[in-house]
Amino acid sequence: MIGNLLSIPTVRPWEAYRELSKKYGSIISLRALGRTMIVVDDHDIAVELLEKRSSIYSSRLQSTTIDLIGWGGWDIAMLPYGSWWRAHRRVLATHLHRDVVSQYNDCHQENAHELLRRALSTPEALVDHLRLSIGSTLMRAIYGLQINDEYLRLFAEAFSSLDLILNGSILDFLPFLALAPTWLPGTELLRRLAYYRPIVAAMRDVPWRDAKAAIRIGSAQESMTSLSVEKISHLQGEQAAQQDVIYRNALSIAYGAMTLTPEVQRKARVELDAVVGLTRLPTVADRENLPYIEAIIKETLRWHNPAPILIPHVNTAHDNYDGFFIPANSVVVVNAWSIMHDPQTYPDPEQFIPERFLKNGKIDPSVKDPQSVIFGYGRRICPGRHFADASLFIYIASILHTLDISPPLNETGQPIHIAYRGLQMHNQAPFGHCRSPHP
Ligand code: HEM
Repeated sequence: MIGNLLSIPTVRPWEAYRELSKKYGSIISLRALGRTMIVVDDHDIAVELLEKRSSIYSSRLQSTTIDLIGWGGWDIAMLPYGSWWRAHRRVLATHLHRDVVSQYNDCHQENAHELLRRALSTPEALVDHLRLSIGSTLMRAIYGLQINDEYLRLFAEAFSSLDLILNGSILDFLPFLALAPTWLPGTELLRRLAYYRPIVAAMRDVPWRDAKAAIRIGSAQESMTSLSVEKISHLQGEQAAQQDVIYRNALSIAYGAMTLTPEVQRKARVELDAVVGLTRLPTVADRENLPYIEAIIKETLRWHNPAPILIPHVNTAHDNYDGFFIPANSVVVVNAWSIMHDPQTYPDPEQFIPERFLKNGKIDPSVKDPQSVIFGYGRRICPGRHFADASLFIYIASILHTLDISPPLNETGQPIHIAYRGLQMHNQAPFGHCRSPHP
């Protein structure tokens, strides 16, 4: 009954899956408690299954934990494939389409500049400043609202609850336990899920409600919400109510979190000083003349990709691949971390080397672009990828153009050596000193 359960790793699973893949092949299956998990460690196989056969590989795992914690039934990333998911996806496709995301460039820029000011005054809180600036951009673009502590707390707490889902829960194997009263000894997990439920609901409802109130009194800035509310105003009764729910759900999930690890490079500064100069800050228009910055973005996403194991897909029909039978309802996970650290494609994969993406001073198209892997595949590919890409550019370029980031100093004023320990489950970017190299 327990099958391969003991081989299914819970700590840094991407490394353990890679060991299994090295031993057994680029596509392997594990079976536990009646469920099959397929682990894919190869970009071409991921494309073959999740893109070319996307009509059957586009669903998601349904789980008791997800339902108990309050993410089930409305969070687009977890909805099963079907018309309800499609309705949510359409909303995001409209607002996050490649051609429309450029309208948020000013917003990215303003918040990146604010970040520089904060980083100079309190460099030790760089990671908090990054969260605040990115949160501020998303809050403004999505809801037309100013970020505040309450929204930051709601989103941070709600998203931290995802750890309980990602780390797997015994409830998914023994769902009848969910019926146990929470005062019983040993039901700590149930209590934690119950704690998060109202927070997750508030994260979804409160900014949407506040944004609609601001629109009603005419004090709202244009945002994805104001455009959505305008559309809903042309609908009637049941249809209007349903669309209101879909827009509310989809937009709250669009407030995703992004991770970036600022790596300051002297060469980046040289390029930025040459192209942008010392009298202004970089803008999106400079991007095509900054191949080194482009390479840093690719290397950052490759080296420290935010989703080392992509969100699992579930196939809705039996399938065969290369002589292997893949039963319906298998959980298909792509080990993006392993693909991004394959020494054949990226020699010295643990090293941060932007130059690997460059040839004769230009981006080398023959090197696999991390963006074709880390945002996922097929019909469930990340709808926020163009938005994320634009903000990564402006943050990375602005930081590298203006700040020197160096290790913190010890009591005797010597730099503390920071060792890279590989990708962690709960990773925190190392930070130290920020100072402006330009007066
Ligand atoms: C560097 C930043 C980001 C990375 C690396 C990333 C990565 C991913 C990945 C791997 C998936 C799963 C794809 C699949 O199932 O094949 C995903 C889904 C998703 N992402 Fe992102 N994402 C990022 C930023 C964003 C942003 C900024 C937004 C919104 C503005 C967003 C919204 C979503 C949504 C809604 C889904 C679920 C799509 C669905 O299930 O249909 N993401 N993302």
